[in-house]
Amino acid sequence: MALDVPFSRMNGLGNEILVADLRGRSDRITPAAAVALAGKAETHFDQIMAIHDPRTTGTDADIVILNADGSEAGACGNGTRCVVLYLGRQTGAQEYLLQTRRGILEARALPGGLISVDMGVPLFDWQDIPLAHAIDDTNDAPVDSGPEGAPVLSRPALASMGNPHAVFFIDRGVQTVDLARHGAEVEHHPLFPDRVNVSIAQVTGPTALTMRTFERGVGLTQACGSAACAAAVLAARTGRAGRRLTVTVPGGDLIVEWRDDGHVMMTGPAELEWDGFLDPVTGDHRRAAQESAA
Ligand SMILES: N[C@H](CCC[C@H](N)C(=O)O)C(=O)O
Repeated sequence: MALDVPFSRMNGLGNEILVADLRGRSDRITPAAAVALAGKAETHFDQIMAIHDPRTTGTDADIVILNADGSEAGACGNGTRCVVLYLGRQTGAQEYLLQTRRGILEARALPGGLISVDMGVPLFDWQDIPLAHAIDDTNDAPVDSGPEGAPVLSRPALASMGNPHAVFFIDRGVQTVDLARHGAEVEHHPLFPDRVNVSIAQVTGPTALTMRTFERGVGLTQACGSAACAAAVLAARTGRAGRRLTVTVPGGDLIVEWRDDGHVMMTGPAELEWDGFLDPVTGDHRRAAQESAA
């Protein structure tokens, strides 16, 4: 097998992304290759964004998203901004239509370097998140983590951004809660047949929220764009904040706006680290001879 798939190591607010370019070929990155790449220090990643030839006329590319454990994700906000940066280096274009499992997303490079993605319309029905069964109120789900009778995290609000999210709103302790432990527990709670991305969030003002995320299929990450969207939308939906928020995650800030037409716009940076080539079957890789400047 050959190391013939070009890829770029990028990040979106520290969310570690490999953008792999499989256009013009019919194969895919195997789950085994993803796990192998995730296991090496140099290519350790949270998500691979695999770019394939467009499936729909008028779109620029079809994107397959893989988590570090080789599972597939329906949405990745930070990775989508990285795809725009990747394509923009080649085409110079500012606007893209990218097809994902979640649907066709409109993304745009803004003057000044930030990238904005239309993350679509959030879903709140239990079947859409999805949940194993109906519950009374997806804003107040019967899910706890921690000691019986004195849970550390209790009753999250739920949404799908094309992938499932549970957001625990807490008054303090975003930086101190043991999210590695509680996130792993909630990720596998029986209410979530497809598992769930787990966030803790504190609303710090009518236009500001600070949060951390334990990602399904990955673990703790520096940033999770779709979780930031879910938290912002759920903060507005539960009357905790307005519809345009600065969302602070460990890696930095995202701007999230839940527009009146229901679409969620997410704006933030994307950064190039270096370029290379990978084998989509084994996950072997090498860096390109000429290291790119970020
Ligand atoms: N980091 C991504 C989300 C990945 C979600 C993934 N862990 C899943 O749903 O399985 C983001 O920026 O939106």
